[in-house]
Amino acid sequence: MSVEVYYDDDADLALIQAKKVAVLGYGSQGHAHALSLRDSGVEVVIGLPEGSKSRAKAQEQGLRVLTPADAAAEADVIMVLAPDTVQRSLYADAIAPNLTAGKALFFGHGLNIRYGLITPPADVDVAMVAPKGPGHLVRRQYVDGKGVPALVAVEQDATGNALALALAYAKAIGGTRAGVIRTTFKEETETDLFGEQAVLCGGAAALVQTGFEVLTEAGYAPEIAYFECLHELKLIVDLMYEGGIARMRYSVSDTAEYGDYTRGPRVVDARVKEEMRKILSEIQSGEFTRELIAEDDAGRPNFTKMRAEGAAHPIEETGKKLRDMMSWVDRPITETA
Ligand SMILES: NC(=O)C1=CN([C@@H]2O[C@H](COP(=O)(O)OP(=O)(O)OC[C@H]3O[C@@H](n4cnc5c(N)ncnc54)[C@H](OP(=O)(O)O)[C@@H]3O)[C@@H](O)[C@H]2O)C=CC1
Ligand SMILES: CC[C@](O)(C(C)=O)C(=O)O
Ligand SMILES: [Mg+2]
Ligand SMILES: [Mg+2]
Repeated sequence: MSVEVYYDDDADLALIQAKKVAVLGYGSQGHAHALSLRDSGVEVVIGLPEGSKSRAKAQEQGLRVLTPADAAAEADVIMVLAPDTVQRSLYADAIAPNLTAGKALFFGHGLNIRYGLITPPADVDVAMVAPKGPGHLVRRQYVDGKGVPALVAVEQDATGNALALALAYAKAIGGTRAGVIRTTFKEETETDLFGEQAVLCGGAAALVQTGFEVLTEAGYAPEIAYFECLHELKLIVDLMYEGGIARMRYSVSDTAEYGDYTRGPRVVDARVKEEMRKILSEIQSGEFTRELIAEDDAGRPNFTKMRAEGAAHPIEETGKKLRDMMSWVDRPITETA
């Protein structure tokens, strides 16, 4: 099955420039969308609770900040970029009372719609513009004249203009420079959760930490284990990113390539693939989302513990020391104005 990919010429920026956009949340995605929308000539207002620590950042960058309810009331397009676990209450308290007919409700990820945590009224557009990359890089690439690919989806098309508006929004944040694919809230949500759990975040972090542990437990220097299992991974993935797995295999030695074919499938074996299928089925059934919401409702006891354990892993201390000697590597994450 082939998909249609939209580029700059397929999107009309004027459609989003004619609207006032409220960006609710000013974190990784929120700051990137808001600043790039503004730089693309769109009127933007930020919605943040009174006590939010993000308020000062948004104001320093010259953005107007209101409460989420006031921002939603003013806006034609309301983009929800608060944490997924917060969106239900944000919707009930601040958005729903201000979501009048003909407005557009946008998301950067489909979780709350896909699992029925939010049910908007039928007379508004409901769409998604989901960049396929971390927000800080979405902004960095936009500023550099590049773009991060994005997905768009339309859940409700009350005005008949929802797709065109979503594409215009995607253009304003640089998405159509790289390519935008139309999907559904279901497909975006399930593939995004699977990707971050099994491959991009969960899978990659576990692979790196386990490789580091095997080498250091066998008595090798942690610094060498760090370079081998984490630092060099970026350089190897850069080659995959630029030219596919084939280009990486072209650039590495024949010895590495032979080891890749013969040993790689022993690490990621049939058991791992079966576990990946199980992870996917927990996503599809809603089990993962129920667990996530229950954990958040309970005050995140396990999340907090796991975050602290991850930060205390020996690879972090070794890495910090080594990165301090490479000024070009330790590039701080900033909200690029
Ligand atoms: N991180 C990423 O790169 C990606 C994220 N997404 C999606 O984007 C959305 C936002 O995620 P992300 O950018 O990571 O979130 P972050 O955790 O980075 O930022 C959340 C922001 O929302 C604010 N916030 C918290 N509560 C409220 C509230 N009640 N009303 C308004 N704002 C609030 C926070 O303010 P405070 O400073 O007070 O905490 C913060 O500014 C999610 O749906 C996520 O799945 C999609 C693609 C990639
Ligand atoms: C890979 C994690 C992600 O899905 C993303 C940056 O795209 C997220 O939810 O942050
Ligand atoms: Mg993602
Ligand atoms: Mg995600």
